Amino acid sequence: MAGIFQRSLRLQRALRHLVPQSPLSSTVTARHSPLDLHCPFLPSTSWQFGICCRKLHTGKDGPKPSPAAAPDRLPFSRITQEDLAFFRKILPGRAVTDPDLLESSNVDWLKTVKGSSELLLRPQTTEEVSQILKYCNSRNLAVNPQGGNTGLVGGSVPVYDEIILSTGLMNNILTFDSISGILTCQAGCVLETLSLHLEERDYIMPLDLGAKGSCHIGGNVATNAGGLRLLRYGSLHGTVLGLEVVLADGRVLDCLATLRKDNTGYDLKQLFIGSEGTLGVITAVSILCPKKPKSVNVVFLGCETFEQLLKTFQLSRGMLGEILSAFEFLDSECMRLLNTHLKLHNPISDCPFYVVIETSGSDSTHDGEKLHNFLEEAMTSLLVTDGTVATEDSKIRALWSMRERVTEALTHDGFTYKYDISLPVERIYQLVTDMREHLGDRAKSVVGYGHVGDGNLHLNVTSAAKDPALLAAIEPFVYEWTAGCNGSISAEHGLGLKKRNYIYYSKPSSAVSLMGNIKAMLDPKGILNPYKTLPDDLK
Ligand SMILES: O=C(O)CC[C@@H](O)C(=O)O
Ligand SMILES: [Zn+2]
Repeated sequence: MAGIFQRSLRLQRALRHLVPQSPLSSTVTARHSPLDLHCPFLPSTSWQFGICCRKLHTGKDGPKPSPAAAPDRLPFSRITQEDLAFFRKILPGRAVTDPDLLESSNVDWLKTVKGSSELLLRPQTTEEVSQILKYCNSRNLAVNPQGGNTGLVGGSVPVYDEIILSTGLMNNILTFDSISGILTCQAGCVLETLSLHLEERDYIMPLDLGAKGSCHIGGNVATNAGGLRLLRYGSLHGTVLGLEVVLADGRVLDCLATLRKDNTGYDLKQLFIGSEGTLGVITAVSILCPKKPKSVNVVFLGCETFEQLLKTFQLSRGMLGEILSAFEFLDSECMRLLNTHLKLHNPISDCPFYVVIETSGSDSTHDGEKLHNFLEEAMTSLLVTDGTVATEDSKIRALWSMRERVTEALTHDGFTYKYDISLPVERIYQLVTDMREHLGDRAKSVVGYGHVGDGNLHLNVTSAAKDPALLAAIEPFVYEWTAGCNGSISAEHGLGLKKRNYIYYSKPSSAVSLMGNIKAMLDPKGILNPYKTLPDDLK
């Protein structure tokens, strides 16, 4: 208790100096990984039942999901010299065949999936994308649309020799309406570039994520990326107002509306948000952006138990209300990895759990008072045991990096098995505890972090090297556990190549088969991002 008191003195001191007045800052975190290449596909696992203490699930009501394994190559055409001549003609200097240049586009950011594409196409306009797809469709050539290649489920790279269609040169900001805050841009704009553009105009992007320095807005939309601000600004299904999409046969679907309201029939753009490049190639996006907050504060708190952390969340919702813009957590294992691998130091004393809370408002005095009252209440109710407050840019950035760089720290810890789970918020850490107990000393680390405000847990398990026995112990345990709570096996990263066959844990077979019908209607030859999102039994 004395320790708690001493530690909370730091927080009390911080509260006295709470001078809320700091512009929102952004951190450049270009992703890079030193890991060696690993075999693209996870090995077959045997089914292990009976360890989970909850009701066993083998998928909602569909077939028993098959373990993640290499899909068979589908009978697409191989690229011929004539094909190359066509692409070189329509994209002078932008049809890349040099293997050295293709290397980084063939491998995913985690370096766990590696394709063998021999052609990278770099269109600049929607018309060029349309010509490419029309041709590929007629020739039965498979295409892998690619944005910033920061995905975590193997969705953004070819599995075999699919042609890579990069949106990297489609990076023009088209319009920005400073009255309504609606931005329209090409799909290849880097998220951080858009954020900086908007900040100069007193607005911000409604989404923010660790990969902002390299991810593309088109990829964000195609994967329905969630990120750190979803709690406040909602998902892309709400903020994206319009999309321009090129369909598999080259037809351009112009749904690039900039209207807040439009009830003229089906809202077709929603189909492409989260479709992971399997239904069409997104070429332009219009998105509703919030006003830049005038006052931003970030606090970093320590909690002794996850229950106290949840109560802190509840308290923050009540006391901070509309100014709460993020409520994120990491556990002490994450802190250990941040310290060991990235030499980032814990800004407070050691605790089992850490919370990053951000407030964004329009009045620094009002926000400061609210935050002060909230923190005082959290301390006197003994919900938090230590903490620090940041009001200046550099400290705000430093505190955020404790949360944003966990993924990077994990890449230095060995081979990482990654899970991105949606659960009722009160259950999210139980899965980490149960996984630790279940795996015993078989794993190197089992860490939990994520978006408490969205009920989204990032559960990561590391081992010194790729370990099929460990994988067999993790899966299907993790999926059964999740299905037992009616959770989702992919909260925000998508299904890509790695999770596609586990879809039945989170969707009934009727829904999966309807997805198959939609795919067949929009891409009858299945040329767009084959091997991704849809389970193998639909192919
Ligand atoms: O690496 C992960 O598992 C999570 C990445 C990202 O979604 C995050 O929230 O930091
Ligand atoms: Zn996340």
